[in-house]
Amino acid sequence: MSSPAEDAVWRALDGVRDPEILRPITELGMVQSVAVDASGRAEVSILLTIAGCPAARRIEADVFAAASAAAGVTSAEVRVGVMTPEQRRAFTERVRGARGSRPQQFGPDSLTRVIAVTSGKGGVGKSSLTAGLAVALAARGLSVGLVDADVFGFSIPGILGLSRDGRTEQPTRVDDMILPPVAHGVKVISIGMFLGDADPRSTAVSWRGPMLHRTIEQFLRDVWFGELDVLLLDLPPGTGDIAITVGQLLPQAEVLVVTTPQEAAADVAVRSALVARQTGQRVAGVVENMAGLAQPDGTVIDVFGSGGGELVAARLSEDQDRPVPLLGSVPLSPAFREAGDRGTPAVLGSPGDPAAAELLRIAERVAGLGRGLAGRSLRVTPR
Ligand SMILES: Nc1ncnc2c1ncn2[C@@H]1O[C@H](COP(=O)(O)OP(=O)(O)OP(=O)(O)O)[C@@H](O)[C@H]1O
Repeated sequence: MSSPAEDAVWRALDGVRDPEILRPITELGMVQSVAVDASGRAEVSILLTIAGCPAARRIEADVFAAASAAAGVTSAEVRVGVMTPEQRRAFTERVRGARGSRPQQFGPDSLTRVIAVTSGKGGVGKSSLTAGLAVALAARGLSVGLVDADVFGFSIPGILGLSRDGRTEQPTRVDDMILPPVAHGVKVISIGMFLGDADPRSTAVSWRGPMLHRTIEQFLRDVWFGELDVLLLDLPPGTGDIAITVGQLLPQAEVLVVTTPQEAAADVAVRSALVARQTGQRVAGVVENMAGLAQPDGTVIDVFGSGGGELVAARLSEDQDRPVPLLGSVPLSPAFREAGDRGTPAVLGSPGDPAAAELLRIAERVAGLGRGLAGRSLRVTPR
């Protein structure tokens, strides 16, 4: 029989979520025991999946805070242990659902919207916009995952604060399950997280097509994202192997094309979208980035010209039943860049910045663009 104080501690622990799985640790079988003695001294034993798991300190601190604040508790101590292989197996089953086998994540029947972000050229701000969009959608209450498939320029961990001083946060591995780190509410996986101790700033990754294909396939199969509303993919620029891989593995993906206002960049942006279309994906919209830079006197300098976004949207709408919309035009903004460099996207840290504000509007439009549900089974739970 547990005492009222012990019941209060268990209830408090229901509020502690595993920072990677985003579910209560009590539900995941991570609390081994709770004892509160007559003087109100609580002792909580928790079990981690592996020794030295990156989330350990956070879980320990959250458990300590929750137990200390429970009614009837005067002091608290947290003991940390590691799961046995059997406990770990039970844990992975609980996380994946008791289906025994690995679920097919993001298959054609999945309700997750898959949005692949592509661009013709490099350096147009594709990764910055993808990261900002992911964070903005998560801030709207959606469950969001982000796959950084830009093998040549994996910049997502840096933009989301998961990479500092040449060290990138590593995913936790629990047997054959890879748990992605969570940044600003977004579950993130990046090729940059699999370089071991190598400093991603000075590590060149040279990949051949089949290896790229296998890596993306593994990301989609072994990385546990849970039930997502939206999965975003940051593709490398151009019309390469990964775009084709994504077309094969995720034919239901929608594509967003990022381009600059420069008309000369339009051809290559259109080509990257046409490759996606050839592999069965739908081009959902165009986003223009690096548009006019506002000056202190109110005038605007069009550093990269103007009209590129409109042009790409118009070209991609030719011969289509549904026109491809220009979803927005994000201005050049030094504060936007600085926020990305610091690891906190401007949509969170400075939402009033003109570039961040436009990206928040774009996120709202993207959230409203959801694909139709006709012909798919709905995960509806009756109340
Ligand atoms: N609207 C903007 N205003 C100011 N700077 C921006 C803006 N958008 C992106 N940048 C900056 O431009 C640089 C390139 O952006 P980013 O890495 O996102 O481009 P990319 O298209 O993903 O490049 P690549 O595909 O080559 O990796 C970054 O330093 C980023 O902070």
